[in-house]
Amino acid sequence: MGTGSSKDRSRQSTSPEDTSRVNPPPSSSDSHSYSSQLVGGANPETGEPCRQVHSLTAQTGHGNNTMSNVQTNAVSSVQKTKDQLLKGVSILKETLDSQDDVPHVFVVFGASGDLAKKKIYPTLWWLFKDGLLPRQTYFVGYARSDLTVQAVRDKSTQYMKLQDDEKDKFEEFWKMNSYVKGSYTERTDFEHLNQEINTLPKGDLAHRLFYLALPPTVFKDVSSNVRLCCMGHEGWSRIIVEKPFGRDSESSADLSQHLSKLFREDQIYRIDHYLGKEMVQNLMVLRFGNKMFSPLWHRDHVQCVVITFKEPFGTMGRGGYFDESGIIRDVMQNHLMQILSLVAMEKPASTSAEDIRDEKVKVLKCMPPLELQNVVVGQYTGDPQGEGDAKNGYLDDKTVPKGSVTPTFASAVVFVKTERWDGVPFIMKCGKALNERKAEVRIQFKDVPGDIFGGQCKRNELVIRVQPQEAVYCKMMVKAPGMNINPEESELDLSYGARYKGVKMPDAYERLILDVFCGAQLHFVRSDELREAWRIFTPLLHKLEKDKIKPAPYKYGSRGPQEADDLARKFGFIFSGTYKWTKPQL
Ligand SMILES: NC(=O)C1=CN([C@@H]2O[C@H](COP(=O)(O)OP(=O)(O)OC[C@H]3O[C@@H](n4cnc5c(N)ncnc54)[C@H](OP(=O)(O)O)[C@@H]3O)[C@@H](O)[C@H]2O)C=CC1
Ligand SMILES: O=C1O[C@H](COP(=O)(O)O)[C@@H](O)[C@H](O)[C@H]1O
Repeated sequence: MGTGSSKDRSRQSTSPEDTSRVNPPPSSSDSHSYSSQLVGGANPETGEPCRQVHSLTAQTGHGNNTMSNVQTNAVSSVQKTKDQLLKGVSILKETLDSQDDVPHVFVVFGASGDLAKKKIYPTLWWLFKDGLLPRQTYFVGYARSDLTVQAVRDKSTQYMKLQDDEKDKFEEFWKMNSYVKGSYTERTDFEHLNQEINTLPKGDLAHRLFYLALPPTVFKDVSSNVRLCCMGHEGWSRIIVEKPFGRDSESSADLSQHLSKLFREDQIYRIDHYLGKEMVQNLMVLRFGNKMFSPLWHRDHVQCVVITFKEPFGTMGRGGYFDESGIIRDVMQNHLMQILSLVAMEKPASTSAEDIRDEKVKVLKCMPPLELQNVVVGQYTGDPQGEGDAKNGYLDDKTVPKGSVTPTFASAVVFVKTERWDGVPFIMKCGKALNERKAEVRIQFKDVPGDIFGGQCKRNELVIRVQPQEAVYCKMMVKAPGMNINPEESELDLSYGARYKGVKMPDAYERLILDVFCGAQLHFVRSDELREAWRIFTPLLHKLEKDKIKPAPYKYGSRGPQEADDLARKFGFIFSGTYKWTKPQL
């Protein structure tokens, strides 16, 4: 079992100091040294400017692979792909190149689960086939189920967007995989996992990444067991934790404290996949790389900011799981708050992970806790006229507890009490079973003072559409073309699909998992961000639960409860209903 050696015994302590003995302190190939370089700034060694990868061309992205079937061409094609993807990201490239000879082991805990099959294995495959992972990267699935690599492969292949000419590469990928069955609680099972890792070529020397694609109930057991039994001897070890990071301030603090006893902060990657989305990452550049926005980004000009997440489907029979959290914990407290802090923060001193996260934390610190009077919660009902899933309301889902008051929709108004934002309502809105799929930031500007057009001018809006069809557009007034001087609503439209035709955007998980390989923590949640976010939401969540506040019903496929529109209106958002967008014919 390998537990008897002095080496193994030294791995049984649980203090962070010991962790750093097991994992030597970060070297030039570890975290801080290059995390700061990914969104700009200069490479300290070469002085070259560095940028984050922001686009993949159609030829290189998954779904559009043009790699030759001829084996020799395939090798150079992968190298070309890698070079293209990493163009302008010298630190990332150097880091990956410098790690190329060191084996890496990526362990997927919860390999039998939904997230693993839909997101993690497909992401690993895309990174692998694009040549972005270190050459010797092994993937180890771990779960309680009695599975094989073939079974994991069968479950996940449908999500991998495999192309006909990728079959050989696909076989290569699965050859790098293994599967270990084990519990999440028993130490002996983790010792067995460690043995399995050690039997991989140079496995005992490998850098190790542990992805917890698991329900929160087992986070603590698994992280403790990883720390006790599976840490790298020579290489570094990093742990990736999926949300939810707790249910409220107390449970989150408890989890944070637990993790901090086991791992250093630079070994912990709390993933919020919205931070990996192109348009969320774009907020930094839009805001701080353009002169024209900065003076307007202010309470003097902005009426309100609306941050929206909508999904057109309900819980699809998985309501039992959703009911544990509800939409506020599922989306608002994390994804929308992350977006809000990027929208509201001051310019950081640099693009380093710590400088940016410091500014995000400052925003959160300036936000008082949410008040019930500024919140609308809703729950969807079935639409008898709807098709399939739409016929069912949330409470019709058999996995949902009878009479549940868990919100599937929430709208909340928060304030950021800084000199820049004091008095400006930030309206967050999120829901399932709504009329469309959409995530966006909408900045609505104030009315033009001293109107000379007889009230015909509508407010300007700057919209950053995160998904689908990424876009930045500005709704504005222009003179209606012709023999008149009448104002008309129009737009400045930067639709990515048109402007970056054929350019493939990497998936959020691809960016984030690659960041973990590279030790870049910018796009991950720091523990103090988490603490502040929970401080803002905990009193509201407790009140909703204690008083069993009944959510307003809304019909499946609608825009949500009317009360949410009333709330937005009360805080100054005006929907004129007159704007019409004509899709450009390209
Ligand atoms: N580049 C591009 O692709 C561009 C696309 N467009 C498209 O044009 C269309 C219209 O643009 P858009 O900016 O959304 O303008 P709209 O005027 O249609 O909507 C503006 C906002 O009003 C809200 N709203 C909609 N109906 C009501 C209502 N009855 N009461 C209160 N609020 C309401 C919407 O919120 P909610 O989300 O809750 O419904 C949205 O936040 C969109 O489909 C957009 O995607 C426009 C410009 C460029
Ligand atoms: O974290 C979550 O996000 C998804 C939506 O992610 P997206 O990338 O498809 O927008 C949501 O469906 C899920 O409930 C939530 O837990």
